Amino acid sequence: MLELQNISFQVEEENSQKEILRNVNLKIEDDQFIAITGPNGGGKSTLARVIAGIEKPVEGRILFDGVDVTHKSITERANMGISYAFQQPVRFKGVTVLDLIRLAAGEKISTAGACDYLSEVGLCARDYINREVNASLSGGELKRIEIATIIARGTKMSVFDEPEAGIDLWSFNNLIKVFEKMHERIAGASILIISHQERILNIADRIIVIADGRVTAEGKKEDILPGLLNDENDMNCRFYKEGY
Ligand SMILES: Nc1ncnc2c1ncn2[C@@H]1O[C@H](COP(=O)(O)OP(=O)(O)OP(=O)(O)O)[C@@H](O)[C@H]1O
Repeated sequence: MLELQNISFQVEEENSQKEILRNVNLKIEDDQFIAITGPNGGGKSTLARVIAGIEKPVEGRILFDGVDVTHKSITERANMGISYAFQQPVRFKGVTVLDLIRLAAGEKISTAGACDYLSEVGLCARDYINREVNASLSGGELKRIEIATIIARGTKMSVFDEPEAGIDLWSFNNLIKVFEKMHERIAGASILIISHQERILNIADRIIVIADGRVTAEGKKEDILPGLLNDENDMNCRFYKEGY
């Protein structure tokens, strides 16, 4: 289980502090598929970066399976079982797709084994396996390769920041299946996806709404999603800001 206790995060801005996350309290139980949504700039990516250890909170504690990981590095958290897929994936010049998947899998998997992970995300493996993870790959290709590496890692917690960004419609349909399969495959593991897409929210067990740096709604998908969808006036202003 991942527990965030009173997490606050702020940055320096022209002689003042900008508060980006305020007193966020969350419990992510094992074996849960969680979608995090909310208006642009609400703090979702920052929250994901705080969980992964890329940003350190100014206040609060993060517990992973009861262990305080607040001061642990990205690598330590990754080794403990937290995987993170960036909103804009990182390129690795000189590293091939095969190298990256093998690194992620943490074992000497065969080329065929690595290809299976690429096929899962809809990439024709033989076209990609020996390519460098550099600027020659499109944003959507890179995104899918990153998802393949997270599947290969198979960790206790996987955090995806807008995995659908840059993915074409055909692949998006498959992406939904990829996440469903991933959820079924790793018993006890949790998936946390930041998304604005109804179809992704719809496959979640629970939805968390983040707006203005706070958790403004949280609960079972059945309880939260209708409120989000029915807010036809102005979802960002009324639903999110009133704290529902
Ligand atoms: N290092 C930083 N310095 C200044 N402002 C920052 C920094 N990091 C984040 N912010 C600001 O904090 C707010 C939250 O950003 P964040 O990327 O977490 O939002 P988000 O909910 O993921 O948005 P989106 O849906 O557009 O991806 C934004 O206003 C952003 O500009």
